[in-house]
Amino acid sequence: MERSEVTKTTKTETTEDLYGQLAGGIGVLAVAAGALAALKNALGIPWWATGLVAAGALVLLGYLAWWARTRLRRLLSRKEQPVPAAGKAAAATEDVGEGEEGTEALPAVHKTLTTVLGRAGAIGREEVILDDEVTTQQIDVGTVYEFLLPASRTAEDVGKNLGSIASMLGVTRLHLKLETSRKSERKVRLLVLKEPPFSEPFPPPTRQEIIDFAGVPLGHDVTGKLVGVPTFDKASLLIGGMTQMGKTTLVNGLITCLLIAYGEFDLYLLDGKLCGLTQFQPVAVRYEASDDPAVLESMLDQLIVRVDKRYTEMQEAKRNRQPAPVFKPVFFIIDEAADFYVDDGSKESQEVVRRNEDKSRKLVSKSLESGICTIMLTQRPANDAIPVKVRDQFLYRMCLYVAAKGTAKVALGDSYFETVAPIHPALLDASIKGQAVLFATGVSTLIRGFNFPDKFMWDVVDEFAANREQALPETPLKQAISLLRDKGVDFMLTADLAPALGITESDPAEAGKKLKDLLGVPSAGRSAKGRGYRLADLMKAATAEE
Ligand SMILES: Nc1ncnc2c1ncn2[C@@H]1O[C@H](COP(=O)(O)OP(=O)(O)OP(=O)(O)O)[C@@H](O)[C@H]1O
Repeated sequence: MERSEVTKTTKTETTEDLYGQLAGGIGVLAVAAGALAALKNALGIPWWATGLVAAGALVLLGYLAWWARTRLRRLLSRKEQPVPAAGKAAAATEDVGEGEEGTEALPAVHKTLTTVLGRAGAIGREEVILDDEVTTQQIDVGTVYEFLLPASRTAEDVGKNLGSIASMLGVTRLHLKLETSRKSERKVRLLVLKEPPFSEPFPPPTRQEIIDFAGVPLGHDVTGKLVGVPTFDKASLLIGGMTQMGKTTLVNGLITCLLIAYGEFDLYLLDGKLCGLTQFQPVAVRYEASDDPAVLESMLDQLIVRVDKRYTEMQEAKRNRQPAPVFKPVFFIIDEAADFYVDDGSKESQEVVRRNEDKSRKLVSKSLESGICTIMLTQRPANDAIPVKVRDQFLYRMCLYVAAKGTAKVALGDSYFETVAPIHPALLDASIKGQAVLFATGVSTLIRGFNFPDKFMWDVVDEFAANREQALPETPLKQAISLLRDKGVDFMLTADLAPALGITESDPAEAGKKLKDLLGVPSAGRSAKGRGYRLADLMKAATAEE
């Protein structure tokens, strides 16, 4: 057909349309006028009131029709879109709105995600997740959805509604793992587990896996991947959780990983549980098994001296326009820390506890710049267990199972539950030990700490001690250590050690003085047989930085 003919036909149709609608309009006006007159007569009211009554009735009718239509639509759409059960979710990807004959093709919609997110409130009811913006992957433990949210939504909308999303998928909040993107607010990665997390144990990592990990691994995530923190430089860690949940085991795993892959560092251990950290005594610069607040104070004093010294060095470097000094990392680990902030009622004990609060705050806050990291564990994450001014300083937080939200807040921070995708530690299965919520760099991750076999840890400790000894500079101190080691003893009399190190002095007092000057370490005191040196003291003197 020619173009002019088409235009002519369209014009004629339009004119006919106009006449038709005009006639219809006149008809409607005539009927309306008649109806109004009838209404006026029937009610016996003036014209203006008749008009108002008629208008009101029409508006009401219109509203009722709209309400009925909306309800019916929702009902129908619910029937059409059954929510898949967990594990079957991936199979439910279907194309909706595929181009029908004669209509424009609409982009396909991902039915599962659209329904679940829409009903959970993470996206609006009129919004959709487009099928070609979703990738679905089946992995051993479940299904991973990677998708783009509608432009008006962010990953936070998903994070805030994870409980409802889990419920729509027929699983629990702990079955879900949300990952957000640093590049786009709309990009989301959601893992839906088939089974509750950690239903099957993961084997502890090998040395190589620990070495290859970028940072310090703390446990496995729900997929069996190693998870941890990028570094402990300028960071301290607070670990809370009820008794027998696996805190000490987790920290044993952490120390083992540090010994394998963190390089040289000094370890100070305060074992409030008395036997929780004992296996690491051979590699500790100082190890104390005690729950006496005075012992914490003495360790704090020792470390604060190191902090102050390091600050002075940093100031010196700045003043002289030299590069910042690099310090050997120091880890101060306190198991059952809450006990050290409890006094026995006496005035003296109250004073010690008060000083401990001040000194701990100072250490944790100031030590970050100087490379001294504090790790505190507590089975009593009650509000008053670890003083607020101390616990506010921790950058990394971890919480194993606790029964209440309040205690979780103590361990994870007061504003923890306002963060994106928080995980409530009370939801953890208390019978699966070692599970913890790790909150680091603003992200919550559900992990399970490593439970290394004892033999593995002993070997790591021995290896670390041997390597450290080998790396010592060739000094009389190292010679003395080797002598004690070769003889397999942990104490040697001055009378035996002095001649072995070339001191020929016959007067014992003079020989003792010369030996002390040579080693730079005072003797350990008098034993039943006489004065002498302990291997532990010699090692401490040889390895401590200051
Ligand atoms: N990741 C894990 N896998 C398997 N078992 C674990 C794990 N973590 C801890 N356990 C077991 O759980 C029990 C309690 O562990 P642990 O002593 O570390 O807990 P805790 O929280 O330090 O206890 P408490 O506060 O009473 O000192 C131990 O028998 C330990 O072997």
